[in-house]
Amino acid sequence: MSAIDIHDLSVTFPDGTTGLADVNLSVRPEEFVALIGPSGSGKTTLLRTIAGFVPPSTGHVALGGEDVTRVPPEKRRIGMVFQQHAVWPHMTVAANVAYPLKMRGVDKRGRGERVDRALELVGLDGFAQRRPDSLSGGQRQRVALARAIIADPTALLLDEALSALDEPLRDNLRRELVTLTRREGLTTVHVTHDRSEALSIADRVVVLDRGRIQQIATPQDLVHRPATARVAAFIADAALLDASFTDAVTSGTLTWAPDEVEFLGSPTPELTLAVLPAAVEVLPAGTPGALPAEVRSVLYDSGDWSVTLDAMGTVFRAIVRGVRPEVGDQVSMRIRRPLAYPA
Ligand SMILES: Nc1ncnc2c1ncn2[C@@H]1O[C@H](COP(=O)(O)OP(=O)(O)OP(=O)(O)O)[C@@H](O)[C@H]1O
Repeated sequence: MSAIDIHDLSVTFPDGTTGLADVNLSVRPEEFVALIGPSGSGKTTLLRTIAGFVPPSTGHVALGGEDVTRVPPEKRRIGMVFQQHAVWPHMTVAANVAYPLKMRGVDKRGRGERVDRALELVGLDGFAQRRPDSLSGGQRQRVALARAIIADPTALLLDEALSALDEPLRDNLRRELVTLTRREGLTTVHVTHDRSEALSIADRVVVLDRGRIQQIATPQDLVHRPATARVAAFIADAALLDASFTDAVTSGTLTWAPDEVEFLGSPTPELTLAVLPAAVEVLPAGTPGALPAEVRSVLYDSGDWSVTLDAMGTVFRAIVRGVRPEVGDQVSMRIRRPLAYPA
């Protein structure tokens, strides 16, 4: 049985805007799923529909095997954390965290024990009597997290819950979140606009675009086998090229034998090639048989150089090891194993 089951879900807002279209998703118990996609792709709408704040136009939502499509949010047994402003300033930390239990009629003694444990889980033991305004932003998010998990939710829903925090605090909380959700066996859906966060944190990532699911995959599959050229561009900064396929695959002056191309989907005469940064080999200027290119930008990235190159009027991303390239450098580049999609 799935912890969350979403079946043929569509949301059309009263002004006619499509929020979601034909969404199907099953989240396994104890799974950590991240929702990503461009701005306006429907991430928050999907999360809010699971929570019950947005009524579906069509389709069903089930939590723990029970159809909750018509059940109001407060009866859905979900815990939710927002980006910020989610803790009540006039209550102590303990009162904030205990609130969901109070709503369920748990007595004071029972609440006290569970508040202590929830605060311990989020690393805030000793903070029970503090007021939120005496806490840092990171500590306030921990309070919100403790409150979201205290009543053993069927699903923990996180809406950009880490996005207001600065690094390195954000990285610490990200790690603690994974440890905590695993240890407590929580089913989690995490909305983020941060691709690397989604890929690093989740068991599976759901990519949304214009209200539709484009791909549901493990982070590894998503990076190495994106379902569409658009997903490759969004997730992995792939450059996209128009190409055609007869005996060989050709794009402008470039040619690859069929076995030098990774076909995702059936080979068609018209193709879109997605060139991942790892597929771009940067070589000295004038290398025979390679494409002339100019370095457009250089960023340091954990020991490597993340560069953009302009070749044939297309911008490619590449990873360069060793000596730092300079903006304006003339180089050559070769594309190894582009991903090919039906155009
Ligand atoms: N109440 C509403 N009325 C009309 N349209 C809405 C409403 N809420 C959201 N939308 C639209 O639905 C689409 C999906 O919005 P949503 O907020 O879910 O996107 P998102 O992926 O979370 O975006 P972002 O990353 O910018 O937060 C957008 O086109 C948005 O403008």
